[in-house]
Amino acid sequence: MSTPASVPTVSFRFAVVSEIDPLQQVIVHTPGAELELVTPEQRLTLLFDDILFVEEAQAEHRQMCALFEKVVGAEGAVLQITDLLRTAFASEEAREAFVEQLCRLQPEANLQAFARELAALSPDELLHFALTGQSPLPLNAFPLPNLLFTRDLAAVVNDHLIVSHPATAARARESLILRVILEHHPGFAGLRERIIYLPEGVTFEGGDLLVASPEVVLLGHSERTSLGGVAHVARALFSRTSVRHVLVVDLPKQRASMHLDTVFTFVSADECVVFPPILHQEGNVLHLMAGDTPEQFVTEMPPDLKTALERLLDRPLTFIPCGGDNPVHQKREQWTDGANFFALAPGVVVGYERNHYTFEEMRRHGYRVVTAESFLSYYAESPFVPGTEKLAIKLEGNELSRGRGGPRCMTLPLARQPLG
Ligand SMILES: NC(=O)NCCC[C@H](N)C(=O)O
Repeated sequence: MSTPASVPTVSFRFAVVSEIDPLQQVIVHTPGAELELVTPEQRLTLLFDDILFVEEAQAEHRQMCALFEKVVGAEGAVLQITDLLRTAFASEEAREAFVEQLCRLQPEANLQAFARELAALSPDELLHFALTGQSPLPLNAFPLPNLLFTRDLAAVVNDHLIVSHPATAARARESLILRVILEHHPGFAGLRERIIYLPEGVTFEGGDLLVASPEVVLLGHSERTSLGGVAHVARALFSRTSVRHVLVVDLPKQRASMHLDTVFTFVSADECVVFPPILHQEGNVLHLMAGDTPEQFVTEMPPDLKTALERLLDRPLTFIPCGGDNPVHQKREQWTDGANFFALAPGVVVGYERNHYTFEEMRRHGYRVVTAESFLSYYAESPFVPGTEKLAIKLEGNELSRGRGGPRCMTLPLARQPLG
């Protein structure tokens, strides 16, 4: 008797109740042709300070993905956005929805005139257009070099996902790509009730949200996330998830600290890496709690973030200074994302090698500092089991860091496994 042909079904989960729980599934994007299209004239509009050596950037990114695969130790842990979009675009409905929403999103680009032709492109051609702005049609759209910073496309909090509303035109299409994936990739079919969309007019980018615990979330009010964005995200979290406390950090509205995760990240249950000039400030935190109606908040003004977090988490925290004690090193290494660590498990973190004063500080706090290459070769034949020692892994190379985003910015975790 023959068995019916079965179609492999991949399904995903939204499960992030803390920034540091062991990683299970993460969305990334290894940069490709879109990064080759950044020109000196366009780079600032495209939010790039420099022209990157693309092959090097790709090699650095692949090494980072290899690290994730090794640490998670399971197939399908690292999801590439292009693979997800390719699967979604297999459906004609998805391609039409993408084109239709794109025309509405950026009316100034005059894509309406080619809407029918765009929707009639082959799935691969439309995929290429979505990333690079290039197609066989006589129209011009800009590329998406920032797609590699998948963090900013959304935020997963507990079992919900909030889709970002980017602050800049350069990144608007990225959230649309994610939206099409969420709405049309069969793997997300069971999760659509748990996707939160924000209203028009507010801005919010995923790098401004950090999940401290199932009840406590941090939000940056930043160059990229507006006050309206903060209010709507907080309201949605209070009404739809177990979150009860939102700590809003008021950041200087400047490129160097464009998102909260450029100045603050969790590295273990009781340690955070911080940029002292901003995080040691007093009076820049607002504590929001739900009010009697969805329109109301109860607010409180804690002295500073450390005090507020320690009270809410009910444990002492160590704030490790990015760049060490020297203010010049702090500024230089914050600029190259020294404070933007990504936790693969509690006390197992990855950062850019170039931030060596920060790594020195990690060493002083009991971390064994290793390069990604030596980590991967050490565990080539055996699985890595987190929990035996604190590890700070150095990502080698200097190209990715010139995009102004670090390892946390380059990852959108969908699921983490809470420790038992
Ligand atoms: N979460 C982050 O801080 N992401 C970094 C984004 C860098 C990108 N070049 C941007 O300006 O949006």
